[in-house]
Amino acid sequence: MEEDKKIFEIKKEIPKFLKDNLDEEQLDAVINSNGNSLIIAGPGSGKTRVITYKIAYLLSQGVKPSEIMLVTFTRAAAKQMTDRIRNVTDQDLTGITAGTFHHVCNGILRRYAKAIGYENNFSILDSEDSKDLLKIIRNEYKEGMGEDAKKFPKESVIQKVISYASNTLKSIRESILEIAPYLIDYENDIEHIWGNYQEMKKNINAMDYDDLLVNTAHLLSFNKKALNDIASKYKYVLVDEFQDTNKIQLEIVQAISSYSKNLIVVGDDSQSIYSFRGARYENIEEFIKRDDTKLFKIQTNYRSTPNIVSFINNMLPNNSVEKNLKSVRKEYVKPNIIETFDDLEQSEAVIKIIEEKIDQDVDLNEIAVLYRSHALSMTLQQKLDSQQIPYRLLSGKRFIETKHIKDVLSFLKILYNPYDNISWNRSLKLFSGIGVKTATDIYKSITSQFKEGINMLEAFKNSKLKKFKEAYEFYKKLFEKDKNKPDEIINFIFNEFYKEYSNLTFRNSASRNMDIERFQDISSQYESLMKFLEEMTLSENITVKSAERDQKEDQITLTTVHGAKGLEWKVVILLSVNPGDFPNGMAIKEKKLDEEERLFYVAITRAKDELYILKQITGSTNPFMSNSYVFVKKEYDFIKNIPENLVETFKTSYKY
Ligand SMILES: Nc1ncnc2c1ncn2[C@@H]1O[C@H](COP(=O)(O)OP(=O)(O)OP(=O)(O)O)[C@@H](O)[C@H]1O
Repeated sequence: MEEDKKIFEIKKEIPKFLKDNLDEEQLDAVINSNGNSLIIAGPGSGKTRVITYKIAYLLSQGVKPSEIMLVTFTRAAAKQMTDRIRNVTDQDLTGITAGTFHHVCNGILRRYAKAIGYENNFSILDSEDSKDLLKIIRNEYKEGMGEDAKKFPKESVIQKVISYASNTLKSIRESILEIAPYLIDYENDIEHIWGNYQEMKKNINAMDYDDLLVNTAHLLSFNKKALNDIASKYKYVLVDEFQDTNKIQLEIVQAISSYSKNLIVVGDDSQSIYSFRGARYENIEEFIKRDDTKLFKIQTNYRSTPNIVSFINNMLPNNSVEKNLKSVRKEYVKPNIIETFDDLEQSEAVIKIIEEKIDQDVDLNEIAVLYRSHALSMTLQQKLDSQQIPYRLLSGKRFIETKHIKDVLSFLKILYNPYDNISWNRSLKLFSGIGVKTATDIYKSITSQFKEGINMLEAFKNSKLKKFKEAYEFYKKLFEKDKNKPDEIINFIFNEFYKEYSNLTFRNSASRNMDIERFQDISSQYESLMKFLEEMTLSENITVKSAERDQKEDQITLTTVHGAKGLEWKVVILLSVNPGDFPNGMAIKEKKLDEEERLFYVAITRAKDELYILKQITGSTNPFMSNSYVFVKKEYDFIKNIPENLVETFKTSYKY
């Protein structure tokens, strides 16, 4: 009763644009969230809408765009939300801070880099660059170890451990114990390598992705002026997808909202799926437990049919905040469970479903196949190829991680930060006759001269670079280019050198060359090299698609469940829900089922109209995990726990 009255009272004074567009729970969250507020948004309940209208409401109350910070999980989400706010309010949003944690932190560090021992033009190492740097350090470190060196952990594993430590603020020891206990004998070595890696990054004036977060948190904790400037600027800090934030991200937003005390976070605890990256499920739990937190729930599901919503309500993961979703749609069909004999039969069944949907005129873009790990989709991919059903893989390599784009980027990066040794090495090695050793010599000789104040041309002349005529002439001209015209620089790199290199090196050079031309096009929208490089290093693949992939428009989507986060399709087909496959074998072995349940929840909540869940009689392909046989109990089988009345169950032998 109390609650009803409260909502009614609010309604009387609320602007029409809110009343017209929000349901009661959404409205309550938009109007009454302030101070520490947590908005638990069930799947498909309009999280985006609530954030959009919350900001529109703040603006209507006189809050300026520059006083608002919105942190989202992807760059695309930030753009989508700001576009919608602009539509709703018709207001100029200049000055608003909206982006991912990495963007926001990058913005802060560009202003205060000096305070933490960096120059403002620091470069950002993407995860491949950071791995390359770790490789150099690791190889130097293990020199002279003799036989032991062979068993030394690879740079990619070292990278995982130190990244986990950075994001969780845990020690190397704790991190090893949590994610790679078999490395415990290397604790001291990894600690050393970490130290060297930190030092090296400072020397070359570069930060990796984790540094953007760690250095920001560090800056805000010790530099009173920076904290004062930043925290006094923002009246409201809003965080989307709060369930997937980690400890350091929480510290950052707490610091930034420490003056205004308005920290509004939105998320769904049941969809927290990134613990392997350090995301902390406990961030939500702890937020709820605070005395001053206001809790809101939005529970009307606008996405799925009532049949699917009943199923979703029944599959709420363990330890979730209580929720009861209501559907606003008409009854349709129940979710289907399809039992096939093996993987091959599963693929045949999936093809049949897809063909049936094509006959019913369902758009291919409205069909998605989801799975726990990529390997589970291999047989299906072959079948789709043979049936010529077009598909796209969501979680492929990012455009900017492809070799040709990285090559071109390496030239741009040294132009921006001449101390970036990873990019020097990469670009120099593209010229014939230059190998790792020569590239390292050239880098060392050139940069040591820079440090003494010798100018670029002299430094080039006094180094081994002079011996390689083509390279020497090329770099000389490159360094004369106008840094405010990234497109002209790319044009120069491509036409003077890379086109020929590409034609001689790649079988599919035509499509790669098209990528580079497109890359040049994109760069023409940026007024400086700095802005362009930042955007390229910090964006996800969504904004820039590769030419090859763009050609096919109408395709079904294949993706891991992680890649499906936040997306929706009319028809969702979930593969291999067998204990060992999904839930994943390691999770069963370590009895960490909670996150698997949340992943399953994410998967089933992507479906709008139809949901197909497949399992095989032959079960998981591999019951042996790390040399032990894993006894699969009923409680590990998601399907065995589904109430019969909520689904239709078929066996391929008589259905298909
Ligand atoms: N009040 C409303 N009235 C009508 N439609 C709504 C309302 N609120 C949200 N929707 C619609 O519901 C759909 C789902 O919303 P949205 O994509 O924001 O979900 P979400 O909460 O982000 O879901 P998830 O967390 O599962 O990805 C959208 O198509 C949105 O337009």
